[in-house]
Amino acid sequence: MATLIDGRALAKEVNAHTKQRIEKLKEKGVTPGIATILVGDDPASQIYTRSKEKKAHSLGMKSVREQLPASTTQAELVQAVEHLNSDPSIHAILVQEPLPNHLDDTAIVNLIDPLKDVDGFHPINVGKLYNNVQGNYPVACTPRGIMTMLRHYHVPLASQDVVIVGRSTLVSRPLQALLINEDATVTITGRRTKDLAKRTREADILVVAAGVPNLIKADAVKPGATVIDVGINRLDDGTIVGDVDFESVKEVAGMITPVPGGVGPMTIASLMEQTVDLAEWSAEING
Ligand SMILES: Nc1nc(=O)c2c([nH]1)NC[C@@H]1CN(c3ccc(C(=O)N[C@@H](CCC(=O)O)C(=O)O)cc3)C=[N+]21
Repeated sequence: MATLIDGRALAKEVNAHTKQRIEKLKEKGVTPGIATILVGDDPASQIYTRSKEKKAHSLGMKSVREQLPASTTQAELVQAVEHLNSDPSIHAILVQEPLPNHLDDTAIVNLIDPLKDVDGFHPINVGKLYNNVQGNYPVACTPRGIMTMLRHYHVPLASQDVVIVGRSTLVSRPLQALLINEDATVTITGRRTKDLAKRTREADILVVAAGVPNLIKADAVKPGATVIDVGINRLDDGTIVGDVDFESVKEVAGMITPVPGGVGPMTIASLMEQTVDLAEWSAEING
């Protein structure tokens, strides 16, 4: 039976530390501020945005939501981002994905001040991560949360074979960069990979971010491997499952993250951490 990687418990620890950092910043007269732009009324996005706001407030930071109608034009969204870019009380800007189809997502991400880019999606920050540039810059929060979990549970990275299932820009690619930078050997696979199970069985660390419920069964996992499940799939009966068949895989894996209670809470904790990072870095820049 695998060791459970408890994302909920670790997120609590991370958040407690973030709260202390916020208190210190407030003593210096800086209250970290995060703004979320939410376009339209997708129910999942509403729930997720609300839980982030609640967390931000409970840690003592400022959190504002810019709720825009689904009919918002590109020009109106541009204006909302520019307004937040120039607001000194806001250190972190997050445009909730996905945007309605009529809006140009890339143009909006490019417009966010890279110093306020709490998602780490701006091409300047993506490029720095890709090139392993040293120094302070934000990285995508889900990969950051996964790295925190791996470190906390003392999972070795250097010389380890990592297989990531899925090739998304939001999760898989930045995670690949973070792991390469730690000297892991990282293979990105996807639904068109020839004999996927052959690849995943070679993984010391298997990360699944494919968006397919229960895609990975026990026979696709090397005994003793660390399995990180990024999937969040809501089934017709309302239950939430990951991309990994938890019940069978937990019998062969060495460590495994549950869904819910794994990567999800660590994503939010990382978002809070990174908001405080951005506030600290801007305080350094501004003296
Ligand atoms: N600009 C942007 N940045 C994001 O980081 C971003 C985004 N857009 N759009 C949507 C996805 C999704 N995402 C989640 C984060 C935490 C949970 C989470 O905490 N889930 C809990 C509860 C799951 C539930 O009960 O619904 C869990 O896994 O235990 C879920 C989903 C961030 N995203």
